[in-house]
Amino acid sequence: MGEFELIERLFRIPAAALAERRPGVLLGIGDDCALLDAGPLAVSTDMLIEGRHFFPDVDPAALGHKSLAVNLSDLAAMGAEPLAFTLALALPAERARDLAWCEAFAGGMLALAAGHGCALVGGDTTAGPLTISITVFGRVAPALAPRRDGARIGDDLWITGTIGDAALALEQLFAARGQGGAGVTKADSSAGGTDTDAVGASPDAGPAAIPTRHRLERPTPRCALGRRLPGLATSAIDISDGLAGDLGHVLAASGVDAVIDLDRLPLSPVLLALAPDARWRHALAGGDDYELCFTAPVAARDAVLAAAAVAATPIARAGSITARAGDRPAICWRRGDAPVALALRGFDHFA
Ligand SMILES: Nc1ncnc2c1ncn2[C@@H]1O[C@H](COP(=O)(O)OP(=O)(O)O)[C@@H](O)[C@H]1O
Ligand SMILES: Cc1ncc(C[n+]2csc(CCOP(=O)(O)OP(=O)(O)O)c2C)c(N)n1
Ligand SMILES: [Mg+2]
Repeated sequence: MGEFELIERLFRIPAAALAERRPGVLLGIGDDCALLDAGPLAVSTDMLIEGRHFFPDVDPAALGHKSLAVNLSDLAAMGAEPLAFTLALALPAERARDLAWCEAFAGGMLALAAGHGCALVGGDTTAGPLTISITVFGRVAPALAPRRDGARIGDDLWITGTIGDAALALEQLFAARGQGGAGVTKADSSAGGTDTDAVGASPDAGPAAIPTRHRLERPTPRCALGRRLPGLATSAIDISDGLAGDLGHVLAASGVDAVIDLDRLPLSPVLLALAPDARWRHALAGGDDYELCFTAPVAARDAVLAAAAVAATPIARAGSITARAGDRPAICWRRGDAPVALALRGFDHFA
């Protein structure tokens, strides 16, 4: 199949129905540009590279899903409702010849797109090392969008879903493949950090036995709650690099610090069964969570809980915003009233 037949079969035909009925999309795939008519837009790009963001043998439908999910997660963190996206795809020639792989990839992506009313309206396809770059467009009232610089002293700090599951799965996948996960879950923990995992799959049980694998490969973008955050949250960010790093961006932009009670972090039973060092390392410095971390005034507590209930999104109140103590943003980790010394860094591609 040639380039144009591939685009037609994988993307234009399956995406046409949604693009045609999506208000705000005037023209989708097929011309030099798509045409949108949608007022103020939230725009974000995220790219996934083989070997860096996913294993070469990952399930193609899951890969299609995740590529869009990580982008929808940014819209959710900005309080935006998904509208449309473009897809820039570099595909090795042998993958392009594997029609079953291509159709599963496109199918996984377009199924998530349909579920969120986010129309594929254009892109670019070239031969090259497997690379997926997506730009999403969403609608939001700019004055109410929860930005990174809006956290205020005294605000509650909320986290959706559970964190750390994806990092645990990644470590176990590396182990099952006989590869070290060095550099994957970056931690410089004064509490340790060299421990092995107490539960979950043993390295020889194989990848199929990894209990939190779906959390790594098929993250749930928190769009249902995200679009309810304008007017409610004072700041928000999605957790892609680990809570310690991503919350740090909010604290830096807002000029504040935070205190977090480790025992109030939303953790799955698999994480809770780990030894504390491994638990905190995965939950706080692992990444790939694609959960939301947002702040809101104490007076909005009931409204936040109501919004989460309507959105059917689990949330936990794990801490609060405090005044900036030093010259750099700091997170004070506690268990109840006892401070816990953790030195954790978020994921950094070049560190
Ligand atoms: N190559 C680039 N050119 C311009 N802006 C960029 C580039 N890479 C990242 N950014 C911007 O830097 C900010 C932080 O990026 P990033 O950490 O990737 O955010 P996120 O975790 O939300 O994807 C964002 O505003 C993003 O748009
Ligand atoms: C094969 C493989 N190795 C490592 C990881 C871990 N990993 C790669 S990128 C990343 C952080 C998120 O990606 P990034 O490109 O920083 O996204 P952004 O913060 O821009 O949304 C993590 C945790 C992975 N998911 N798969
Ligand atoms: Mg990014």
